[in-house]
Amino acid sequence: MLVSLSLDKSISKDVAIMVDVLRASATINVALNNFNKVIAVKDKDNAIELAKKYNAVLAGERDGAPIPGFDTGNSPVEMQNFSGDTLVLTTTNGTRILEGINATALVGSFINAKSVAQKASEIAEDHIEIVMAGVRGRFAIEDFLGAGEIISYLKNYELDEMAMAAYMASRDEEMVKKAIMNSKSSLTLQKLGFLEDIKFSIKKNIYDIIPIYEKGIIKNYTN
Ligand SMILES: O=C(O)[C@H](CS(=O)(=O)O)OP(=O)(O)O
Ligand SMILES: [Mg+2]
Repeated sequence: MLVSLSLDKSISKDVAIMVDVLRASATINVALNNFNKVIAVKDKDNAIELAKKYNAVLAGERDGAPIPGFDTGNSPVEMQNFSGDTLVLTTTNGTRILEGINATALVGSFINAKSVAQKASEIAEDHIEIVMAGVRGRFAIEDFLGAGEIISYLKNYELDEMAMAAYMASRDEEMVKKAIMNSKSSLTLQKLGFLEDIKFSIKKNIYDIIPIYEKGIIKNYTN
């Protein structure tokens, strides 16, 4: 089994795990705890239309700030206050990356690293790709380190060099925390008042939810 690491664009036709540590992966995990499904949308106007059509809660952000007129932004902490049948979610990076995945697409982060890695191991034939969301196509260290945490549960497989690097970089907990707290994404979010989201998003294995994305809909994986 090959484990590879990509940025923004997915190449796998087998299993891909989208990693967007700050904050879409965490928000999606929390949402699937409170909603039956999440409709992930790249486009803001499309999100508004779908929320009306499905009488859904409408959540989204651009560059970290909640979209005016939406019910809520992309805060995993605030998402705990919402529940229902369907959530429509549009974010700057994570929901966009999912649309570009042609493999079986799972969503992972620190908060569900062990569960998502185990499920990927179960269902993949020969290739598990971890796709870092990054920020608008640029490398984001939090997604690299979150990928490394997931890879730590896949380390007995054949790791490509990027995957090996992420695994190695993610081993020192104090360094990981410091690097993420001082990352560009984190400093932006802290300025917007979302420090609690960052602390929440880097907690390890607090969820055993396995979000699976198929044709725009994210649900909790059931066998
Ligand atoms: O909402 C977030 O935390 C980020 C905002 S930014 O574009 O990285 O500044 O979006 P996400 O899609 O969760 O990476
Ligand atoms: Mg992000």
